[in-house]
Amino acid sequence: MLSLSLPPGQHRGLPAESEGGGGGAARRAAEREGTAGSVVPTPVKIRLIDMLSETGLPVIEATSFVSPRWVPQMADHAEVMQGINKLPGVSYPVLTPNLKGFQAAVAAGAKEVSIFGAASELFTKKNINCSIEESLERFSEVMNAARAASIPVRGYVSCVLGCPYEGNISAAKVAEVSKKMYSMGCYEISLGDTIGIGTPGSMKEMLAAVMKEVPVGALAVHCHDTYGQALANILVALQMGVSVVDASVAGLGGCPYAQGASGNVATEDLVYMLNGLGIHTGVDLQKLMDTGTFICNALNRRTNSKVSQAACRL
Ligand SMILES: CC(C)(COP(=O)([O-])OP(=O)([O-])OC[C@H]1O[C@@H](n2cnc3c(N)ncnc32)[C@H](O)[C@@H]1OP(=O)([O-])[O-])[C@@H](O)C(=O)NCCC(=O)NCCSC(=O)C[C@@](C)(O)CC(=O)[O-]
Repeated sequence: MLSLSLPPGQHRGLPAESEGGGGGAARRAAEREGTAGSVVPTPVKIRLIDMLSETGLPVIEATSFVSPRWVPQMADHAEVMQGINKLPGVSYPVLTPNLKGFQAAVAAGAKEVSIFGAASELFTKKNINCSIEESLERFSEVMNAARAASIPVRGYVSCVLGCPYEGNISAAKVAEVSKKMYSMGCYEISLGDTIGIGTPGSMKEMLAAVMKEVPVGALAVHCHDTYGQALANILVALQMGVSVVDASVAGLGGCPYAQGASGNVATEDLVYMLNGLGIHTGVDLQKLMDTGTFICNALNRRTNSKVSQAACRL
């Protein structure tokens, strides 16, 4: 499966802006001040997800049932879930950090959820306000409730190639946390290079360790592109047998608890690379680029997709 990833509209599994978009000065100012895309109006989120649904992506991470005090940008989660046009054959999972989030997600119509842990103690504390052990206890409550409701659960492990607070993270620690989350019933573990600091070398070492504990068929990778290594890291993962890749249209995203981290690899760039490798994704690259143009214009920002930038110049 190809999955792509979006915070509101992040597409998971595998997964533009137009250089010609208006408002350049305002956009540059917003980007300089770090405010680009910080508050996305609900109708824009819904339109974005609906456009992504038409591209052929199999999975679109729609929103996040986290505390609105911690992440006000996601306070409209129920409206987003209820407003989107859910196409048959497309999954719309949502993030749920705890039982409260899970219950709210189910009430809003979610049919799949994701729990999100990390291989770093400090990141876990900053991100979800608990230790790794406490996070696993909270997740097991979600797993029990999900099992009773027949809802599949995906597990994220963040900071697999480095942490903004702790620096290096050992491959053994990533393998340990991944194994625990897989053993508690997650059907898939998405390994997140949250700050995009990994290289093909560190990706290979980390994956080799994790694959001793979790079958490769249950692994996904989630590569941010901060250091420009995302596609190279993904290629290594593919060569090692991983077949689910998270990505984000126009390379949007980041993490509120990992300052300076850029967005995920751009879905357009990933699809372009997979097309070049002869890997069938079923994703319409032109529709994807059009979606990137839409969201970048709506957010008044520049695309991070090299493919879309190149297409605009041709
Ligand atoms: C986990 C919490 C909620 C703990 O936050 P907390 O403050 O420790 O929670 P608490 O259990 O002590 O409860 C405090 C208050 O929050 C409420 N509350 C408690 N839970 C919820 C909930 N689910 N939804 C709404 N409200 C909630 C709860 O009801 C209570 O309300 P009060 O009684 O004071 O009125 C908080 O830290 C949080 O929301 N964190 C989310 C941060 C976040 O969204 N981070 C980005 C996610 S993406 C990611 O992590 C990385 C990833 C997946 O993209 C992969 C990668 O790149 O690595």
